[in-house]
Amino acid sequence: MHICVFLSAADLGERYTRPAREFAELLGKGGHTLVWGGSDSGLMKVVADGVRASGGRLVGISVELLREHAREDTDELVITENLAERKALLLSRSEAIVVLAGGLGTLDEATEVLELRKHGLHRKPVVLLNTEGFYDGLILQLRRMEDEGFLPLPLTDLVHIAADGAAVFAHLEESAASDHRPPGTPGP
Ligand SMILES: CC(C)=CCNc1ncnc2c1ncn2[C@@H]1O[C@H](COP(=O)(O)O)[C@@H](O)[C@H]1O
Repeated sequence: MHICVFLSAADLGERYTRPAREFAELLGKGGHTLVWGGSDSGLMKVVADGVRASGGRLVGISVELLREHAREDTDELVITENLAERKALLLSRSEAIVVLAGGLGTLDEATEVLELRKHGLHRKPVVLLNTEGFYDGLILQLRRMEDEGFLPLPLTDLVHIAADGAAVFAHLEESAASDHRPPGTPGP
């Protein structure tokens, strides 16, 4: 599976790098392909290193203004003209999206894929990996939106929240299985 990962470009401590490494190892060992921003910095590098070391493939979708920071050992590197084109390509080249701990860039990417999903413009699973409760505040806000009528569909139809890497892959496998079931077949 091609899995798009949004995550921090910053250098972070062990509490964030350890779960990111665990996630990367599961991705690589599962024979998946990492589709990500293509840079060799912060958590983006931690995950790309981990995927590479455990046998996964790397597809980097970078952008002209960050060309000099692009990783050199990717299996495929695409350089887009601008950030909007990059976001569109990150989504179109992937079958699932996973959001790890990140800052404004990650939040921008995550809200865009959720907004597109809300409008039915894609049906790819979106998983929020809530490492160390990092997204507790965002989840609280999303639940308030749901409870007070701001969302046109249940929050669970929009995003799946996972506590660790194993829970991310369990959800992705379940989603892939239900996608292949003929219409009308009861779910697991
Ligand atoms: C100076 C330097 C090493 C720049 C590298 N910087 C970046 N390289 C590639 N993608 C990025 C970069 N900064 C933000 N992004 C995009 O935004 C997210 C990270 O932003 P943030 O750190 O969460 O806010 C990533 O998922 C990535 O797709």
